[in-house]
Amino acid sequence: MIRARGLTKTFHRKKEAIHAVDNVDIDVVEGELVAFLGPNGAGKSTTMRMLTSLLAPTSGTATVAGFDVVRDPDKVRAHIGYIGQGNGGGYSYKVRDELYNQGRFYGLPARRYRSRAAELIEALELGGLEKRGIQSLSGGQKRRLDVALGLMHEPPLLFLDEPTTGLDPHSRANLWEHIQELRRRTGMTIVLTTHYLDEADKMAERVVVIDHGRIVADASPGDLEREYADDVITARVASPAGLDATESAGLVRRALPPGIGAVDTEASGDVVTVVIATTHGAERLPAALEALRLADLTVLSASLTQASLDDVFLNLTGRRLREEIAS
Ligand SMILES: Nc1ncnc2c1ncn2[C@@H]1O[C@H](COP(=O)(O)OP(=O)(O)OP(=O)(O)O)[C@@H](O)[C@H]1O
Repeated sequence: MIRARGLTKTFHRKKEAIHAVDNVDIDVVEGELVAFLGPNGAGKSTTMRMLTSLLAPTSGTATVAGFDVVRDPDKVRAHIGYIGQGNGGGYSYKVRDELYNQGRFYGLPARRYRSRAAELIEALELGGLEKRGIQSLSGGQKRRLDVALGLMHEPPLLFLDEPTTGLDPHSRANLWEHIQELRRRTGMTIVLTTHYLDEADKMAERVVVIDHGRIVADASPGDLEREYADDVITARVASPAGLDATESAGLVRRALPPGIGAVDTEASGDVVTVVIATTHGAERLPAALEALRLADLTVLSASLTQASLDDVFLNLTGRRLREEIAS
């Protein structure tokens, strides 16, 4: 569905060159759901805009749905749906009219665009809103209409640029249910950008981590977490022998069975942390707690922090994605 090689975009603002996308290679096969994850300004939208033929690459090549984005932009556009960051609907139009307009725009005959609009109104739960002006819809309803507009011509490949940004958690979950359902029914390929870590983690089969215009990792969320992040067991303990932190950590380290995969054990005050180089921390938790007991420490409370894509991003870039987004 997508094959990009050396895709590069450099913007020039005043005398400054902005390397928005820098030598990116991407392959997406039919039926995949791929998320581009990265902080603001990482180059996600620019990559997507080149793949959708909206922006000419400075260098490099890309074929999308079998067509070259530079030589055959019309064919690319006929085979993709693109839902950009802003709401696409004309604000003064009514919901159904806007869907019809989109159908006309793609050259569908009247009978086809009417039935397609009816299908999408049902699939995206827009029933009852057909005659409403777009400006009166809620954020979640507008976003569902955007998805419907992007799907009017039944494209096999859908691009979604931050589909859920600005939506409340309920509307986000609702939109995702609809996208997943459409995907189950049609086998559509989906490429999306997001900076919601939980969304990429739960929804995407593949996460392409982008930073400073470059791909820094490309794998399933589980594989990324296994390779680039650790689970951490944290326990608050009481030590009857009144041992100091260094001694406690040493005793725990010696008591941990080798198979537990602990890469670091530290104690500070009454807290012991055991870093496990795996995403199987939950299964290793009982053995870790047993090691604390053997070290003559009484466990008062214990918790497990599982590896996340935020840890993956930290280990790959030295920065936390959450903080990048907040700033
Ligand atoms: N038309 C433009 N002219 C100049 N610079 C641009 C233009 N479009 C994007 N940029 C710059 O290119 C870089 C990448 O921007 P891009 O929008 O692709 O990032 P992003 O990862 O999609 O960010 P966000 O999550 O905020 O949408 C940024 O530094 C941005 O300021």
